[in-house]
Amino acid sequence: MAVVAKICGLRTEETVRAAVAGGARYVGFVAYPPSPRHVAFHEAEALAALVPPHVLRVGLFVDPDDDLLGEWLEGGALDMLQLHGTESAKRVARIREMAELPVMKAIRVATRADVEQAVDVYGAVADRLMFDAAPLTDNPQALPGGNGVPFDWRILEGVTMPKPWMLSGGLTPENVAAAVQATGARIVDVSSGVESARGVKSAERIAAFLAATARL
Ligand SMILES: O=C(O)c1ccccc1NCC(=O)[C@H](O)[C@H](O)COP(=O)(O)O
Repeated sequence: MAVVAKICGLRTEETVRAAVAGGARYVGFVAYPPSPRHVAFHEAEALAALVPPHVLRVGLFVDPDDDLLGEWLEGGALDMLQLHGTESAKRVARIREMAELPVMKAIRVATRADVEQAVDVYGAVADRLMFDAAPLTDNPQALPGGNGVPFDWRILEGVTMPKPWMLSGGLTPENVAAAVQATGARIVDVSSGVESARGVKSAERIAAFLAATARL
């Protein structure tokens, strides 16, 4: 089975087009105002309109309230939600019901126990899981995700996943092959690793990441 990719944190037409042209199967728009990758929902709608139906448009939220979700869901520009905060299993289930869209719960992991606990807690309520690195506590600039930091991929070894899952955290065109080999991931997610500066996506890096993924 081929390895497919999600390019997250897109903010410009040029980089959305690069992701689609390079073969991305998912594109992500960040609905989290403190992020340098944040887009307003009307900007996301305009970018989402450039995306063909075989590419899923993912809205990334961090502990969203119902008003924010309602605003983003109204236009029908999203195909999937990514919850990247501290949402409880109950909240994930509630959002899924309200949105009537598949929900992917992002889980920040540092140890094998984090992975197992997350699978227990979210395996039944989320449609997909995403494993990302826990933010470094000594970095004042750290966001809840999108920090370009990998975790020890060996902690995923041999875990039985109840749902489709994505590998994320610090992936780059240079390390994605090693990450896939270590984890067996079939879906990989990248943000920082395809940027020329924090929050600034590079069409060239996007193309390089997708080319590296296509070779796997
Ligand atoms: O990208 C952000 O700014 C962001 C803010 C708050 C929560 C999550 C965020 N991003 C998550 C992602 O972009 C990815 O899904 C993933 O975690 C990969 O990030 P990276 O390590 O930068 O490749």
